[in-house]
Amino acid sequence: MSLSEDTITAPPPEQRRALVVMKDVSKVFSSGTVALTGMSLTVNGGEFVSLLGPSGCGKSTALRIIAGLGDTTTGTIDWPSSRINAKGLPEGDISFVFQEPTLMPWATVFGNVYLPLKLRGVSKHAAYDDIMAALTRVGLKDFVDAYPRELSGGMKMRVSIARALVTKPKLLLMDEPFAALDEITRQKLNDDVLRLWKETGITVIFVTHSVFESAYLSNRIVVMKARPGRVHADFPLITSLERDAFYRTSEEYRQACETVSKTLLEALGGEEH
Ligand SMILES: Nc1ncnc2c1ncn2[C@@H]1O[C@H](COP(=O)(O)OP(=O)(O)OP(=O)(O)O)[C@@H](O)[C@H]1O
Repeated sequence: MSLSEDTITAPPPEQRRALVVMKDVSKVFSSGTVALTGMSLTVNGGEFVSLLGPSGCGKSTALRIIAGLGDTTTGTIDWPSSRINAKGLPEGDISFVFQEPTLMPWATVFGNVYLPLKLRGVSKHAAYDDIMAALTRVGLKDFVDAYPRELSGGMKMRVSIARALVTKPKLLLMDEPFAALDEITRQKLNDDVLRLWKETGITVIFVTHSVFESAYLSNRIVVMKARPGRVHADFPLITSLERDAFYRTSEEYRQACETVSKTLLEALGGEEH
């Protein structure tokens, strides 16, 4: 790995504004579980951040708080680049992709991608171009009239990504989106997400259990520790190679995986598995 060269598109300065600022956040559920403690994280425009850590270390809880879907118990969360609504939450520039594609089985691909715009009161006619653009980005423009039951697992996930992109968010939150897919499909979708990230300049926070996936995708890795959930390490991952099939077999990728893996093992230190 080189710290000087970076062929992964470095975000231009105007994009590097803070999108999310978590300060000393803790989250204690009513059950008494301390899901997060003292978590501080600033994510800047254009970053691709992976949140990596053992089961139960609070990755999903952190992502929900970042999305404005969950309260903090103490500490603060702020979205300095967003328009904030009366509830104190960012208005419309954050999208979420979950592990399950959660498509409406009775609606076509078009209808599923239309949903977020429909909920905002946009007519089908006015939404048409944006829906087709989102479907084109994920390679599904020829499947607009298909129903979810006619699609493979990878295609369903692409629809879910198109649905997240159709509102043109600044920040895309992905919670283990490809964990249920086979390895080849997962690699293809990893490449799709990287391409999207490069083409659109969108900022991504990606939750994963996989060292290999995080080392392939991210330009910054946040490793979390469990019981209670907190940040163990936060470091840039800069490579001199384009992240593609060649990178997957390169010495540089092997080194990146080793670095991430070592850090994860440290985070697991003392835990029984
Ligand atoms: N709604 C809830 N009520 C009570 N406890 C919860 C709730 N949601 C999560 N927890 C607990 O908080 C801790 C952190 O959970 P979280 O799902 O954020 O971890 P995670 O790192 O995303 O786990 P995984 O990798 O298994 O998805 C866990 O102990 C979990 O059981």
